Amino acid sequence: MSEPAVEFIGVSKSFVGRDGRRQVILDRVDFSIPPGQTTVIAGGSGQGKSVTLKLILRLLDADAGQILVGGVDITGIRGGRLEEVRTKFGVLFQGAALFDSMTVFDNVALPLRERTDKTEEQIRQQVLATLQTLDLSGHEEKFPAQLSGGMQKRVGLARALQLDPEIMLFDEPTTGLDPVMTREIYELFARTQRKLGYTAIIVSHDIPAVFSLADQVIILHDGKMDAFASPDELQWSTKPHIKDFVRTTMGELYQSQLVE
Ligand SMILES: Nc1ncnc2c1ncn2[C@@H]1O[C@H](COP(=O)(O)OP(=O)(O)OP(=O)(O)O)[C@@H](O)[C@H]1O
Repeated sequence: MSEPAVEFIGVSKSFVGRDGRRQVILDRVDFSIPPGQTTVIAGGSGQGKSVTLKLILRLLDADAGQILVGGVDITGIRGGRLEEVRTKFGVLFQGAALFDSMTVFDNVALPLRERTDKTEEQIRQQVLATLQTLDLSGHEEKFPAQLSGGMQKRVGLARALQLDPEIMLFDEPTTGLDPVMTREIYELFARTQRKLGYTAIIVSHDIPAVFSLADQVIILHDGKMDAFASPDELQWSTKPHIKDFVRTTMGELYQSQLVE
């Protein structure tokens, strides 16, 4: 079996609040994210989903445990070795974080101009190919303000893909979009993931839209994680918090399957 893209072994993380009390966010959590698939991390507000992504990127340090990225324990590494591991990642967080004064083309080309020795012609070809994959051909010369919210997210993904990441991290990538647009964006993200083959890790509240593309689901609750091989498997859990989760968030998913 191929090596997990990301693995948590006994990972704990807590914060000390303003009142001086320690708040445990993750309590000896273990999970494994298979490569080349889409894993969705879900759970209620404040359960540590974004903290988990930040630990994977080492924007936060774990208090205990090991975090392996492609088999490398990243918990103790610094400097050049950390930078090297970070090159494996692409990120798309809530706002697409585009530069308003730059065209779509220049926004997407930015990582290539800053981080590679590619010629302008090579950059042009690569950027145009990615824009085509993300249904953005013909919009190269527009500015972000001239685009819909969904198009802005797609430009954000196009830029995040330029350095050929092995692992894409998404944190609420459809914030601000209506349900129809959200579903469309996730379908496009799924097609892009299948085409390029990266590992996708998505934190989202947009259930069931995001579950329709998940190979695996991780639910965070009270510092613990439950991993499920598929969204369907969730239905059969006997844990009360999972049953509640399914009842309150997933009805539409199963209803739509029944209709199909
Ligand atoms: N740097 C920090 N310092 C102190 N507390 C933090 C820090 N980062 C996160 N927290 C706390 O950790 C908890 C989990 O935060 P996190 O952002 O991971 O939640 P989440 O599951 O992503 O929630 P939401 O769905 O609401 O975004 C929250 O109570 C938050 O206040």
